Amino acid sequence: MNQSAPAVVVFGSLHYDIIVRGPARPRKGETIAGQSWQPKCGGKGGNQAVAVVEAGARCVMVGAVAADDFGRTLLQNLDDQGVDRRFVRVISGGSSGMSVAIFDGEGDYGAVIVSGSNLMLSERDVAAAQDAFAAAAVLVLQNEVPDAANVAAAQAAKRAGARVILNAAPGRIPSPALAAAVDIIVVNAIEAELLAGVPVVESLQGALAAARILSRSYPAAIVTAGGEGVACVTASGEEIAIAAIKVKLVSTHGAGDAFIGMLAASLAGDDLLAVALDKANRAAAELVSRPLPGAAIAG
Ligand SMILES: OC[C@H]1O[C@H](O)[C@H](O)[C@@H]1O
Repeated sequence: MNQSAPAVVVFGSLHYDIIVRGPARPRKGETIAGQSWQPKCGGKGGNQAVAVVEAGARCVMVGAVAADDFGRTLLQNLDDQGVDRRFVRVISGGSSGMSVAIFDGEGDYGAVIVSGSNLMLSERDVAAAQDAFAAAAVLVLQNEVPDAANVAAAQAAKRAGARVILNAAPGRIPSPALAAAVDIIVVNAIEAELLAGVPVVESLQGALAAARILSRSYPAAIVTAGGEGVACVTASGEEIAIAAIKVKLVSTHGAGDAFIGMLAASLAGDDLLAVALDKANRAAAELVSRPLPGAAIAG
């Protein structure tokens, strides 16, 4: 890979994921027997960084892990996947971020994250990664780190002339300073409801309606609608709706991250937004049709 090519910088979360598969997600007060569990390196930031590299672009990750076993595994994984992790800070004390996802029998899941060292990311990490921001074509942010850290990263990227993508996941309304620095906001239907302030139906039309509302506040708004597709509306009035590619669903875990990684890589390569969206839609379809990396441990 051309090391002098403009890079995608992913600023954000790294989690050690535990994936549990059961016949269904437990209801309140219910205990059910699962079929398997599986450890995996993740965090929306980590997944997006790997997806950028898989899409063929150069990626620099800026994040934080603790000096613990999870942290060491997360760093090793970034190395193995070809992500430049010189600017991932190792914090002595505390714990690395982690997440537990519980799958139902259909390939869908619900998850809880415990952020740990991700919450230590700050302006200081942005300053330390100045060289990465200066060479960035695209910056990718998520909501698994403090908003103030995202503001510092977004402003540094803007100064360097980079485009800023905010994946507002988990749902959190961006501060005015962050919103002002975002070029493209990407949300799913649940997050769109929070940001748009209206109910959002998970359909292509529902996504389009939500994207229209969000485009009043952002230069471009992308709303993903799970297995239905994706809609994008720009502040200048361009509207793009792409139906999802129908595939056999294996696992939705990280589908949004695969979408964003490809979107960022494509835009960094100077593709038009419509082209980048089409590629991202295909990357998400490919991701949901394959098993998660690593081995599952049967119960
Ligand atoms: O989008 C999936 C990711 O969300 C959570 O951050 C998990 O860590 C997981 O890897």
